[in-house]
Order: sequence, then structure tokens, then C-alpha cells
Amino acid sequence: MIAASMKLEDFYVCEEFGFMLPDPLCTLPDYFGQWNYLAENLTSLILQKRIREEVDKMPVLDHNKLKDYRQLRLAHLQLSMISSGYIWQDGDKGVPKVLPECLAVPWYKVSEKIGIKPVVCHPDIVLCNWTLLDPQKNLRCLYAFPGGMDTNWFCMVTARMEFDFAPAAKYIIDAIKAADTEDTKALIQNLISIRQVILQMKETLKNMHELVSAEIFYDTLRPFLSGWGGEGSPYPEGLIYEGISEEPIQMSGGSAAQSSTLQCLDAAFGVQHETSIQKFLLKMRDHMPNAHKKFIETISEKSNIRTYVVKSDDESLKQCFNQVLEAMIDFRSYHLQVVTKYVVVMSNRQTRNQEYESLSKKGTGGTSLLPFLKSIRQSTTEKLVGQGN
Ligand code: HEM
Repeated sequence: MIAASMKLEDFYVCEEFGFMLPDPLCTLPDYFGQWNYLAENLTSLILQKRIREEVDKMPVLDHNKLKDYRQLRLAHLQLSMISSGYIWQDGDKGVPKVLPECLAVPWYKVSEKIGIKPVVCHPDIVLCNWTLLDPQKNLRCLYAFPGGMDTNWFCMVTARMEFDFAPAAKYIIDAIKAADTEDTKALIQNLISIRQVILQMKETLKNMHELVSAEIFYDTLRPFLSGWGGEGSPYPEGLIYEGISEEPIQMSGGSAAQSSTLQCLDAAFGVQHETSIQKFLLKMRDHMPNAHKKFIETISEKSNIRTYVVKSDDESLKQCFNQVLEAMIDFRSYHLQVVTKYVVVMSNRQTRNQEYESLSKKGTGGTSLLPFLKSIRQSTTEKLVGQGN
């Protein structure tokens, strides 16, 4: 495929919704009533520590009765949330090592169909977990983990940032086409638009402080976004998915590192990270729907934006390109502050929630946070053009 023939709809992306699932379903057909019920009542069942007994009564429902993509996405969201509640309801000391068949089999099979992993992920809790509250495009979650309004806001601020990004998917394709056809004027225009999008994403991220308490994020919500497996995990070997595998399976938890937004920008502008970090970010792509993963890969393969800018004599083009990267660097610096407040400071409190001790200090995706995020910011800086680049 040449850049000129790239169409957003081929990648389940559109200018209005970006990577968000347009018009997500709120409930599944009656046959899946038990999933609807457990997902709708998840918070109270977790708080009453009753989710396990409810799941243990449930039959294995036939995932083949899910008819279309929107049903599959909602089923994944519901099964992720119910499974996460099942696993983490009693803290990290009471974790079951086996996920029962009634969750494991449909969750695994639905994941295969969408192309994502059977674990709670960004495409669940953000991309298809939203509904409009009013014509001003205020959003609310369809399904929620414990944490009340703060949890709702955490997901919806992130969703709002996905909406902010939406027009950039088209600007990126147009910028690639402009570089291909050596149309400097069009390239500058698209770079300016992309920069505006990144600045707006940062503005939206600022709302996190106003609306989400760090204590509630860290103590109440974060454990339910965790994965399983690896050093320090209550399940070092992972979790057994009954009816799927007798061997435990390891999974990274939900993280906005699974958002396609920043990975798309990196791909468009040729930002490459240090090997182990790139490996982690590639792993995060396995938590993105197939079509979105393909979108990033295609952008990465097709984009010659930076090559064109480097060889151009046009100073205003170079300046515009650098301003986009500077906006990304600034976004990443701001995100570092957010992570420091919501994870690092919270994990150092004497009063932190000790029920989930094994999950402290690492990112929900399983990284050692600050050096990891600083390295990502540094590799963005290295792609600025000028001074010999
Ligand atoms: C309270 C809010 C947030 C916290 C505590 C947080 C935390 C983290 C952590 C710990 C990581 C490291 C990867 C991991 O181990 O999971 C990460 C990475 C990342 N986060 Fe966030 N995050 C927050 C909000 C957001 C939002 C709203 C976005 C919007 C898209 C975002 C985008 C990213 C991206 C793209 C990465 C990968 C690193 C990069 O490309 O710069 N984060 N985040």
C-alpha cells in the first residue's frame, strides 16, 4: 500500500472518533444476562467480596453467539472487568491461581477474535467503555471498577484525550502524502495541526489533577488494572486459564501505554526507543485491536516525514517539525509529573493500601517507572532536526 492510498476506515480509525469505538454497545443480548449483571454490579460485588461466589455459580456461555464486532468488544470489556474483580477482590494475598472456565474460555476466545490479550486493557476501559452524557460531548463510563467518580473521571479524561487525538490520524496520513509529493506547504500545515492536537491532549491531561484523587487512583483503582506473572507478582508464573491451558500464562496489566496515540506519533516522526523499551512498547501493541496495530505499523513503514525535513533547505519546515517534537517532549514531561504524583509519591506513603503490596512501585504494565519514561522522552529529543541531524 502506498501512502496515497491509505484510508482511515481500513484501520477502524476515523476523524471523529480516532481509535475510540464509535457508539459502543451498553449491554449484550439476553443470553449473556449473567455477564451483563456481574459487570453492572461489579463495584458492589467487589466491595461485598461476593464476586467469586457469583462467578462460581455461572455456566460457560457460548461466545460464538456474539454476533458482531461491537458485541465482541463489549464482551471483552465485561469479561475483563469481572475477571479482574474475581482475581483481586481479596487483595494480593488471596489471589486464586486458576481463572474458572466460565470466564477463561470466552475471554480467551473473544480476545483472539479481536486480536487483543485476555487481560484488562486500555481498549476495554477507555476505547469502548463510554457513552455521551450530553450534546457537549461530556462522557461517562459504561462499567466501572471501585473508586466512584474518581475512577469514572480517570477513564473519561483518558477517553477525552483519545478524542483530542482523533483528527491527527488524518493529519498524519496527509503529512506523509505531502512529504511523498514534496509539497512543503501542505506538510507545514499538517505539522501545525498535529502540534495543536498534542497541545490539546496535554491540556486535557491537566484535568486529571482536578478530578482524580491520587489516593483513590493508587489504593482503589490501580490494583484492578494489574496483570499477572513476573518477579514480585503474587503469581510469578502467571494465571491458569481453565479450559485453555494447564500452564500458567503471564500478562501485562492495563496501561495507557496501550493507547495507539503516542505510538502513532512516534511512528510518524521516526522516534525510536532504546531496545528494551522498544520491546516493551511493541508488547503493548499486542493489547491494541489488530487494525490499530496495523495502522501504526503502516505509518512507521510509510512515513518519510523526517527524512524529507532533514534534507529540506526550508527553515520554517524544520522549525515546524521541531515544534511538533517539542510538544511531544513537553507532553511526556507533563505525563512524568502525573506518574510521579499518582504512583511514585503514593507508593512511598506509610498509609498506602497494604492489601496490594506486591503491586506497588511498578507501573500497571510492569515497568520501573521513572527511568523508563525519561528514556522515552530522551529518545524523542534525539529526533529534533538541526545541529548535525
Ligand atoms: C493518573 C494517570 C496516569 C498514570 C498514573 C499513568 C501511568 C503510566 C505508567 C506507570 C506508565 C509506564 C508503563 C506502565 O508500566 O504501565 C505509563 C506509560 C504511558 N502512559 Fe500513562 N499514566 C496516566 C495517564 C495517561 C494518560 C491519560 C495517557 C494518555 C494517552 C497516558 C499515556 C501513556 C503513554 C503513551 C505511555 C507510554 C510511554 C510514552 O509513550 O510516553 N498516560 N503511564
